[in-house]
Amino acid sequence: MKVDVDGLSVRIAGAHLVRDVTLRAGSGRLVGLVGPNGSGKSTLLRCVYRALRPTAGTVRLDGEDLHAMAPREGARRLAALPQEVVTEFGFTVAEVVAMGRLPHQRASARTSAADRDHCARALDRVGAAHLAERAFLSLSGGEKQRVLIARALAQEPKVLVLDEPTNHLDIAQQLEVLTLVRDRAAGDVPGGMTVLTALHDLNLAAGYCDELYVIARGAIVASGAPADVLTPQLLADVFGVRAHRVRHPESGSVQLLFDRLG
Ligand SMILES: Nc1ncnc2c1ncn2[C@@H]1O[C@H](COP(=O)(O)OP(=O)(O)OP(=O)(O)O)[C@@H](O)[C@H]1O
Repeated sequence: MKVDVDGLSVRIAGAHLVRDVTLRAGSGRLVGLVGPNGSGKSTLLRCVYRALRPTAGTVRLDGEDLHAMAPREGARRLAALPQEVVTEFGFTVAEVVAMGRLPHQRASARTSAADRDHCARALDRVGAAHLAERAFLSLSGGEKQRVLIARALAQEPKVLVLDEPTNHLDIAQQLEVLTLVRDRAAGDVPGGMTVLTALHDLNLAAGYCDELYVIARGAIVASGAPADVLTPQLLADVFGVRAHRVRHPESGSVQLLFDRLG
């Protein structure tokens, strides 16, 4: 499913947090959003997963205006992992993941065996099957993050929006989660899944994303293949660091070594 963001702007209390953003994520692509702290990544993503209504502009999924869709209809197509989730008080892990099935159930329906199967597989995919009966709030930060990814996968979305999915994860889990997301985008589920993700780690962004959008002070300042976008000049201008580019000896992807500027 294709995601088209056009002319999207957000103004809150006179501050222009997102400025006229246009962004395309083709079907089955893994698209990264990178930018310094406070540059507008979360605000932009919140508009895409409908936690925030933009002041101007549209978000379309295969041409259909997402903000005009009924909530349940939107939730069947798009799942999100926000940066902060605080509402799962008092639920077990299995119950939190089962929430991902709600958009697929009729209002009066109970969780079916097929739903439970989806949830079990999603938990298994993130290596968290053993946590199913634990209280969500008793989990470590990394365990919580994996469970919330499982909930998003259980939703069987065509579009997945992730805000810093590697937060709280150790390095092995970071690679695991991004590999899982990339495999899904590449189509190990029927029709594939389009992924839009904010990432702070530029080396993960370079290694995993098909395309990158760079945001600074609310506006997109560069986009394209990671190797074309992550130039020393851009990294100095936008992130204020001196960057040396090297090639990963196995994958050939661009990787960066950083120093302070000046
Ligand atoms: N509701 C709000 N009212 C006023 N300012 C806001 C509001 N929400 C966000 N901002 C401001 O908008 C700017 C962009 O915030 P946003 O969270 O989108 O940045 P970000 O790129 O995701 O940052 P980080 O990398 O630190 O998570 C920040 O300066 C933030 O303080």
